Amino acid sequence: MRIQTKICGVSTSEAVTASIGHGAAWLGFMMFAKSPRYVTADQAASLSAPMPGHVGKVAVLVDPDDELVGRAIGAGMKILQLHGHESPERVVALRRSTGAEIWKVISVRTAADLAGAAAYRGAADRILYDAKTPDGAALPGGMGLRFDWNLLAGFDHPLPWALSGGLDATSVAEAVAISGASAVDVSSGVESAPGVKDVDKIAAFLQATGRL
Ligand SMILES: O=C(O)c1ccccc1N[C@@H]1O[C@H](COP(=O)(O)O)[C@@H](O)[C@H]1O
Repeated sequence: MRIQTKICGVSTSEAVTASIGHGAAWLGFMMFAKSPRYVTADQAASLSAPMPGHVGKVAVLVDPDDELVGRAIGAGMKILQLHGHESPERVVALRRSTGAEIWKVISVRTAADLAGAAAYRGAADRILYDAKTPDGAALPGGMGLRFDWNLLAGFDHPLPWALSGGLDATSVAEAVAISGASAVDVSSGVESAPGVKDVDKIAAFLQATGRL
């Protein structure tokens, strides 16, 4: 079974086209203004408009207010990736009010962090495990940081899940083998500089997941 892959933080039509052409299952549009990958709702709408229906449109949001969620939905996003401190109650409310699929990010540094996932059973549609960024970091993700993939091996996952955090074309096979992931997400590992997607790296990453 092909590993499903999300290419996150796309902000050019070249990156969108390369990701789709090489088999991405989802594309992520960064709607967090502090991110170097930030796109406005209008940009997300125009970049995602030509996407075929089988490729999921994901808005990446960090503790969004209702107005921003409304702009993401208005831009055609079908999945909301919540990368902040959104509570299970907030996730339930957003799922109900938008009808969107919800991915809740669990930031992981130690085994104890995984326990937080269970609270989202029945609330979110998917858990995305990402590396916890350092205290005081400018971003809660997208910094190319890894966590110990062994923590996920044998874990009793409460929901379908995906792995992210510091993946790239050379590490993803080992990450999948150790963690057991069937879906992965990458952002900085397919860039030449923060926020600058590299179409050759996108191709290499998707070829690597395509071989698994
Ligand atoms: O990419 C960002 O700038 C970002 C900002 C705020 C929240 C999440 C962000 N990115 C997400 O982080 C993970 C891992 O990224 P990386 O591969 O380690 O660079 C991924 O899910 C991105 O969507």
